[in-house]
Amino acid sequence: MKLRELADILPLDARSEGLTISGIAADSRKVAKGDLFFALAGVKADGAQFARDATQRGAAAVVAAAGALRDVLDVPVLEVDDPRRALALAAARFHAGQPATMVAVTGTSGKTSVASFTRQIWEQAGLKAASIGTTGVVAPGRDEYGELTTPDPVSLHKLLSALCAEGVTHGAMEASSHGLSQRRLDGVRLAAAGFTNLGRDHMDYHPTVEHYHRTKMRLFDTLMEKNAPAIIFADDVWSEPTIKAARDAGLQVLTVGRKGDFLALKRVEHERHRQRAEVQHAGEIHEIELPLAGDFQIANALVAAGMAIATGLDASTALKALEHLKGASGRLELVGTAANGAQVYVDYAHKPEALENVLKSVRPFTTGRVVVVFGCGGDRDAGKRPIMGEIAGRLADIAIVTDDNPRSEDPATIRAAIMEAIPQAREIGDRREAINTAVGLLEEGDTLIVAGKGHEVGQEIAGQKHHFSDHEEVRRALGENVD
Ligand SMILES: CC(=O)N[C@H]1[C@@H](OP(=O)(O)OP(=O)(O)OC[C@H]2O[C@@H](n3ccc(=O)[nH]c3=O)[C@H](O)[C@@H]2O)O[C@H](CO)[C@@H](O)[C@@H]1O[C@H](C)C(=O)N[C@@H](C)C(=O)N[C@H](CCC(=O)O)C(=O)O
Ligand SMILES: Nc1ncnc2c1ncn2[C@@H]1O[C@H](COP(=O)(O)OP(=O)(O)OP(=O)(O)O)[C@@H](O)[C@H]1O
Ligand SMILES: N[C@H](CCC[C@H](N)C(=O)O)C(=O)O
Ligand SMILES: [Mg+2]
Repeated sequence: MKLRELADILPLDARSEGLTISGIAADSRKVAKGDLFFALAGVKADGAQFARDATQRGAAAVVAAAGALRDVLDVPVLEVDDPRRALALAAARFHAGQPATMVAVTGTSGKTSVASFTRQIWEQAGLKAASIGTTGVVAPGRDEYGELTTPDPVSLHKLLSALCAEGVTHGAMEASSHGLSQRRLDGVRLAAAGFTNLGRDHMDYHPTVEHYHRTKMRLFDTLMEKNAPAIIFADDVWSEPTIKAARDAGLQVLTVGRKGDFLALKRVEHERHRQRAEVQHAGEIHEIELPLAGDFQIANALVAAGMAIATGLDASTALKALEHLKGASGRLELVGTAANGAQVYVDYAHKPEALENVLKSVRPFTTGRVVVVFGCGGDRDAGKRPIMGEIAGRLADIAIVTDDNPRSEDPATIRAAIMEAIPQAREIGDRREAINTAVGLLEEGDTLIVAGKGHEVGQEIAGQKHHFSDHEEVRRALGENVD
């Protein structure tokens, strides 16, 4: 590609204008000959330090913030105000093509579920659809594990371009606050955006919850075209400020939920494994049988259906498709049943509101005790530890505090911070033993929630990842043959 084709993104001069670039890179270690290297200031390192390394590997030019580079380079240096945004826009241009209809969902909890549900709704309607998020990429012929909730812009646009070439016309992706803050999805053309809820998360990255919310609102005020639809869950404490932000951004606000107008939830009856709901759209009532447990899944299903309808799918088709939804892996997923009938779920709740929701969700159909096994991740927001302890103490009858990716931290210190708020809990650091013990305690009518890891297949201890799956451990504890 001629650098000239990026003239609206980069400040080119006579020398740089004529250059041809063979790729886009933000990691010097991945630079190939002829690449355009973007030097980004990061959390751990400053990409400017690697500009020389990049040119030695053959970078044709370097993009950096004004004054960021110390080294004098023998390739053109292009200075921009926002190198991350420039990277995202350039990656989108270089790796051209994306599914024609792309939507993105943000919120503290429910993004993975909503992205998956939206894809499933489209699939039900016979469309070629993809979802991109925490659990990876799912599309016709693809089910790939991913590292990040929102991939870095170069990987993202390579992927979108490939999906487009494979004939995928519809795509739903998760917009994490890191992704929005780091402009990872700035180059994606979005037809609609969704919001689920906001709670405490990533307080190691955002100074305040308000800052966290503002970061998420970039999705509405920077990434969407005016008048594009914003599908907002109406029943959350952060719904009002979110609706206001979307209105201020000139978007078409479509609310869903009990207080929603676009898809109004009129009635819900919860059963153990499914729920019946009445949803009103454009004056018409639709009866839905959602084959999933958990009140929160109704919220996720409505945001997903709202995004599908707002981007052109007929409402009856979208709402009917909800009857066939499969939950995303490890999201209040029934993994086994003990001989006495007690049920065991694996869930990804690793933040306060999610834990609160999941424990409340199972209470109505638990005639015995609610038992929870959980921990908190190391090298992540330490403030949530006692909060999650308090929630488990209030909402579960028995809690076992265990390890969940201690990473570089001392696991005992993490557990102690949780136990401070729930001294009555049992402390069993080894997660396998914790799950085993919990399963052994189960009596008729009990429900066990193994929270925090969901789909994950690793336990990171002292910086080393060991294979670990809550699904496998639950099955093993229930006496199934796992190996
Ligand atoms: C804290 C964080 O978000 N970091 C992400 C960020 O890294 P960074 O830009 O800060 O990188 P850095 O290590 O400080 O380096 C700065 C720059 O120097 C470059 N570099 C570095 C070394 C070198 O030798 N040469 C070189 O060029 C790096 O490529 C980078 O461009 O940008 C990278 C590329 O996009 C990400 O891979 C990286 O994710 C790290 C691995 C991560 O763990 N991120 C998590 C916290 C995250 O993003 N999570 C969210 C939300 C999860 C959820 O709740 O759902 C997600 O979207 O997954
Ligand atoms: N709408 C919701 N409201 C509250 N809690 C929810 C909601 N949806 C999901 N949860 C809880 O959050 C957990 C994670 O759900 P999901 O993976 O869909 O969210 P996410 O936003 O993608 O999370 P992450 O940012 O960790 O990837 C679930 O296992 C469940 O405990
Ligand atoms: N994307 C999140 C996932 C956390 C999952 C939980 N199991 C933990 O390790 O804290 C993070 O990396 O912070
Ligand atoms: Mg997710």
